[in-house]
Amino acid sequence: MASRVVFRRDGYIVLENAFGDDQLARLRAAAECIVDRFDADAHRTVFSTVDRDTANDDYFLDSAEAVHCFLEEGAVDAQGRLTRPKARAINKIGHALHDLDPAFGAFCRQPLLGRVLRELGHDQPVLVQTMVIFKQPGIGGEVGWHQDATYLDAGPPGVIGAWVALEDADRDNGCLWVAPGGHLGPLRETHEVDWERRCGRLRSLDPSPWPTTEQARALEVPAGTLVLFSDHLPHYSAVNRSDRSRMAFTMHFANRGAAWRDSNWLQRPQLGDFAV
Ligand SMILES: O=C(O)CCC(=O)C(=O)O
Ligand SMILES: [Fe+2]
Repeated sequence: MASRVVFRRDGYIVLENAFGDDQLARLRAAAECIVDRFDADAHRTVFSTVDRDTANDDYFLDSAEAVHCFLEEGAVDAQGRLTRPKARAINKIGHALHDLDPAFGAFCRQPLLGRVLRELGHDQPVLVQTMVIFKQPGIGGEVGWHQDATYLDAGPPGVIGAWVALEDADRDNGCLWVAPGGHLGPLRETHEVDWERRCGRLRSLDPSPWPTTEQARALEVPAGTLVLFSDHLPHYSAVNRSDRSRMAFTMHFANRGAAWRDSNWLQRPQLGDFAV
C-alpha cells in the first residue's frame, strides 16, 4: 500500500533500512562531540517529560535557535551534583542541530527526507526542530504520552515527526510506542508560552484518556529505521531499564507558509526556514 495511504490510516509509517551504518555512526560521533564541549557545571537544566509543564527557563527557550544539552533527572543529586559521568548524564540535545552542526546539517539535507515528506503531503517541507534523545542505560527517563501538536501548533498540513533509530530500539531499552489510528482523535492538550513572563503553560483541551496498553503498539526497530508520524498521533517511550542506550535523532517538519502560532515555544526569528 502507498505510504501516504498508510500514514493517513494509521498516523505513522515505519521505513526500515532508511539509513546506513556509516551515516548513523557519523551522527552518534557528532552528538558525542557536542556533549564533550558541554559545560555541565554552567547548565544544570534537567529535561523532564513526566512533568511536561516545562519550557520555563531561558536555557530551554533559547535552545530553539541553539544547540543545548539537557540532563537526565536521575543524574543530578539534591545538591545539584552529577551522579555519573557527563556522557551518561545527558537526556537530550536540541533544537537547532540541523542549522548549527555540519554533520547534522548534512544528514538533514539528504534528498530522501524531502522526498518522503512530499509523498506524505508537505509540498514545501521546512525543518523546524531537531533533537538527539539518548535514553541512557538504566536511567533514560520516560517520555510520557503526548501529541506533538500540543507543543508545535502549525496550520494545515501540520507538523510531521521523523524519528531515526541511531541504535536498535526494543521494549527493554525504551522504544517508541504509538496508538495506531489515534491521530484521528482530538488534540488533548495545548502548551502555550506567555512571552512577557517567558513562561509556558500546559492546558487541557479534551478529556479523552491516553491510549491503554492494549491500544498501543511498541515500535521495536533496528538501527537505521525511520518512523514518520502525524502531530496528532499519541506516542510515548518508557524508562530504559536495560544496560543499553537507545539513541534516536528526531526531526520535526512544518510546511512553508503554514500559520505558526506565536505562543509556540519554538520560534526561529534568526534562523528562518530550513528547506529540505
Ligand atoms: O524518542 C523518544 O523517546 C520520544 C520522541 C518524541 O516524542 C518525538 O520525536 O516527538
Ligand atoms: Fe513527540
